[in-house]
Amino acid sequence: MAQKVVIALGGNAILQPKQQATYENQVDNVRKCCEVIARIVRQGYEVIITHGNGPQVGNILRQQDEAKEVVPPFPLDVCSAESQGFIGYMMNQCLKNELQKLGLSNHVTSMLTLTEVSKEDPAFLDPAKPIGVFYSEEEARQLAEEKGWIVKEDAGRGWRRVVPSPMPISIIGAHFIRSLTDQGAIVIAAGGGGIPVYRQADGTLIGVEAVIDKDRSGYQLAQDVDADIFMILTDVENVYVNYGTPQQKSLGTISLEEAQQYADEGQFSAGSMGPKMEAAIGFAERGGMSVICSLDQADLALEGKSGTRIIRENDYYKCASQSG
Ligand SMILES: Nc1ncnc2c1ncn2[C@@H]1O[C@H](COP(=O)(O)OP(=O)(O)O)[C@@H](O)[C@H]1O
Ligand SMILES: NC(=O)OP(=O)(O)O
Repeated sequence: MAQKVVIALGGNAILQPKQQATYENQVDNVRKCCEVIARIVRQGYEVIITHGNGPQVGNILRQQDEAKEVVPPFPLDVCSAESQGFIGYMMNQCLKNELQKLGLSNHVTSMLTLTEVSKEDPAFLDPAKPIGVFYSEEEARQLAEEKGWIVKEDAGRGWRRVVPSPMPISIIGAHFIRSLTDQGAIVIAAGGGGIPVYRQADGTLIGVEAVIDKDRSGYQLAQDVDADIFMILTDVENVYVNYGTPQQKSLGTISLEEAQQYADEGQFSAGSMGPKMEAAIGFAERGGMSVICSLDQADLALEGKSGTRIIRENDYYKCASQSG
């Protein structure tokens, strides 16, 4: 039976920090992502795709702010929906084209997805999710003063605006994603973590201003669709310990225990590698395999030739003994 893989793509893979945020640049990056994903489909995996939206939702919010004198601005959850729509469109089109080049005709569908969060989540009091472009510390502090933003340093790469990022409780409609996959479709879902909504006592859903971390929602999605592999594609080849220091060491296949030990030591930055490792460890704990690797090496990582793979101890020894 085909293995089911949930692939989570970083928003930075769609728009790299130093690139201009044109549509052309983003669609070109998405096309490159889809080339790799099409190769994974050709390997025989059932594929579900989710993606980030940090750079994109930040830019949409900024567009709203700059044009507020002429067009009333929309709230952040609506900006999140816009980013999910436009990234989902780019991916859908590019993936169909890349599959066709390989002679594959799987149906591709982008599902506008809502993700339930709790209104009481403490993350609303401590904004931590970086969005939009990078600034120098001076520019960021000035924007914070002028616009009332909260800004933070982002993993040594510069300063960014931060917004609340509550934990996902459930991906609404996940069972439909699963059944579409069972019918052979490739589903793009819960982009940007999904549009954050909370449920009122009477069951109605209300949008809330936040951006959900796509690694956390990707983990939730991977569980909900009963995936075998949860794969996080980003802009580094591996997860490292002592990252950015002369002692930096890349991690290949590691056991759950080793991964947890490094996380406990604080090796992975909040807002970047931290949530990825938290999600990867969570998925491996439930018996699946988690992979964190660079976008262009995703197909190699599935073969165990690249990236960081986290597996449960029993599976780890089985793997080690098989490889001699
Ligand atoms: N221990 C680590 N190992 C590897 N990368 C790390 C580590 N800690 C922080 N990072 C940073 O995490 C970044 C990836 O996270 P992020 O920018 O949130 O990615 P994405 O947008 O692809 O989800 C890398 O570019 C790297 O700078
Ligand atoms: N929503 C989200 O996690 O986006 P990034 O992957 O771009 O940070």
